[in-house]
Amino acid sequence: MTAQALASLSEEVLLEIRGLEKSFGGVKAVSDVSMDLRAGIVTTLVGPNGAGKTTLFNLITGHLTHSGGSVRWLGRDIGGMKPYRIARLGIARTFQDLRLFKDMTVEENILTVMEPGALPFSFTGPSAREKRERVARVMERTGLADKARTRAVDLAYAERKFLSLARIMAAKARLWLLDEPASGLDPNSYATFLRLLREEVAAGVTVCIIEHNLDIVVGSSDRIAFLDRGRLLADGDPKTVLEDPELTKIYFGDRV
Ligand SMILES: Nc1ncnc2c1ncn2[C@@H]1O[C@H](COP(=O)(O)OP(=O)(O)OP(=O)(O)O)[C@@H](O)[C@H]1O
Repeated sequence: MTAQALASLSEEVLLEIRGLEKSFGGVKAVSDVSMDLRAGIVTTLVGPNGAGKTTLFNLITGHLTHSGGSVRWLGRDIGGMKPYRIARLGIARTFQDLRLFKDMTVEENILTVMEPGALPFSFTGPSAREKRERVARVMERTGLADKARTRAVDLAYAERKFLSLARIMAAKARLWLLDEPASGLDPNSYATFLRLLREEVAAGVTVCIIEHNLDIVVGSSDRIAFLDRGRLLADGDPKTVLEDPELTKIYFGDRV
C-alpha cells in the first residue's frame, strides 16, 4: 500500500462517538466523551482506575446503554442496539476475564464465533471447509495448532489469551476492542502478540485497546486517548500524551 493510500485509509472514520454520557447513580462514569476511531489505527485507552475505560467499551458494544450523546458505526447510530447485533456489524471484543468456553477445546472455542448469526455481514455463514481452513489458519498463527483438541481450561495463561485473540481473528470483525490483551504475557508471548496485532492492522483491522502497562502502550499504540473520571483529557500521539506532566500526575495518582 502506498503512503498516500495509507494516509487516506486512516482518514476513514469507522466509529464516531459524540458527547457520550453514562452515569451510575451519582457517578459520571463517562462524561461528554467525543472521539473517532479511524480505520487502520491502534488507539489505546489509558487512565487511572475508575476512569471510564471499560464503561466506554460497554457503551460501544451494547453491553450498556448510554444516557446521552451518540455512537455511530459507519454513520449508523448503534446506541441502544443489542450486543449480538453490534457484533454482527463487525465490532468484536475480548474481555479481561477472557470469557472462553472452558470445557470446549481450542478448536471448538474458535468455531463458535463462526456460527452464521455471529459473523459480520453474514446470513449463511462460511462452508464447513472454509471454517476448517480458517480455524487451522488462526490456530497456526496464534501458536495453538498443536493444542487444537485441548480444552480451554487446560491451557496455560498465555495460551488462553492467544485463544481469545484467535477467536476474534476468526470472527473477521473490522474493529477489535481488546481489554488488556497483553497483560501477564511473558516477553516472547508479548512479541508474538505485537507481531500478530501489526499484521492484522496491516491487513485492515482497526484496534482499540485498554491497557495499564505503559511499556505495552508505547509499543502497541498509534494514538492514545487519556480518560480520567469519565472525561477525555487528551487524544493524540503517544509520545505527546505520555510526556504531558499533568497527565502523568493523574495517571500515577499524584494529582493535586
Ligand atoms: N455497573 C456499575 N454500577 C455502578 N458503578 C459502576 C458500574 N460500572 C462502573 N461503575 C463506576 O463507573 C466508574 C468507571 O468505571 P470503569 O470500570 O469504566 O473504569 P475503568 O477505567 O475501566 O477502571 P479500571 O481500570 O479499574 O478497570 C467507576 O467509578 C466505577 O465504580
